[in-house]
Amino acid sequence: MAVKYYVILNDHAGAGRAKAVWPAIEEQLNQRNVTFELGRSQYAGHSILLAHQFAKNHASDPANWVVLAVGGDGTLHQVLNGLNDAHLTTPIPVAYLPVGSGNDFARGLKMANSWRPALNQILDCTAANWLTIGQYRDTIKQSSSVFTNNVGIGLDAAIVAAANSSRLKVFLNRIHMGKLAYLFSFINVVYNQQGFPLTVHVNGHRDIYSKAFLVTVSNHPYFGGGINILPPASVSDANLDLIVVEKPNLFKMIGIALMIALGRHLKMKSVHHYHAAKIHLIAPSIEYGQIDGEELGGKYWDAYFEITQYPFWIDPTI
Ligand SMILES: Nc1ncnc2c1ncn2[C@@H]1O[C@H](COP(=O)(O)OP(=O)(O)OP(=O)(O)O)[C@@H](O)[C@H]1O
Repeated sequence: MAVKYYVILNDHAGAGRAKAVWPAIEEQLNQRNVTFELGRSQYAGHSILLAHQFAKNHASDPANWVVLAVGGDGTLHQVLNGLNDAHLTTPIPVAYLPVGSGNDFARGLKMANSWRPALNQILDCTAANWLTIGQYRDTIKQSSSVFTNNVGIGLDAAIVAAANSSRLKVFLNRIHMGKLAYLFSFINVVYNQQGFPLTVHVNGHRDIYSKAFLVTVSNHPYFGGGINILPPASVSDANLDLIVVEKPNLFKMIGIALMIALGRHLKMKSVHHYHAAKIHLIAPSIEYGQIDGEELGGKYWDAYFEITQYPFWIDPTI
């Protein structure tokens, strides 16, 4: 029996690109006689509720449905968390059509980056594919969520926060140059971000850093719209990867940026890489956080990162 789709559309993803391409996506779905219902995200965070309610309402027939997130990594993050928090005995598979700005999960999964071939990888999929995702547990706030891409503390999170609050971003998005907002925020934040104390517990081993700068736990190599920050990470691997970069001076920072471009930064002295199924991080100062590009705000950190699995309705081999 053909599956039916509940489409959760974020018109705002990709600075409005999702809204612009939706009529063509809808036409394609109709041409292929796909049965679907549409839920439009009406406000920031609404996709979590839409997915959660849908899962609760279809707890008795989960096998007939796929929930399709149409947007960027943030939309997928929200949809996945809404579904996962419903705790169905048989979870409803999730699919993702990358029409956001960064689309890092599509890159990490090696699925098509443009929506037409990506839609075929979803519609021609014949069975759910259980993928490793990350689980983030905040012991201070007593909260937990899952992530497809990464959780960042420090530099990357401060860049996300600065770019989102920048008035310049609104203007640059309007003229379809939203990525420049991240570049300007990057330059600004890199100057202002201080090193902070961090304790890493991995595999019974403890490392203490007095001046951590960039701290990212990742499920695949990419962040920030295609930066290959953790080349060895993989969605098909039952582990997470952690990078800790110690606060560099300007000269070293340029060196690290060059080495990232060459994919050789993990060998540098001030760059530390961990590969494990369970990671515990403690940062006793208020630091910005981001999860799949969504802001977590500034807070103290005592968090566990583990792996879990969720069914995805995408076949990247098509
Ligand atoms: N109706 C809405 N009004 C304003 N913001 C919304 C609305 N619906 C969703 N959002 C917000 O849009 C944000 C961005 O979505 P998303 O991350 O999918 O796109 P993106 O940032 O362009 O892509 P990427 O994360 O891949 O770079 C999310 O944080 C989401 O909460």
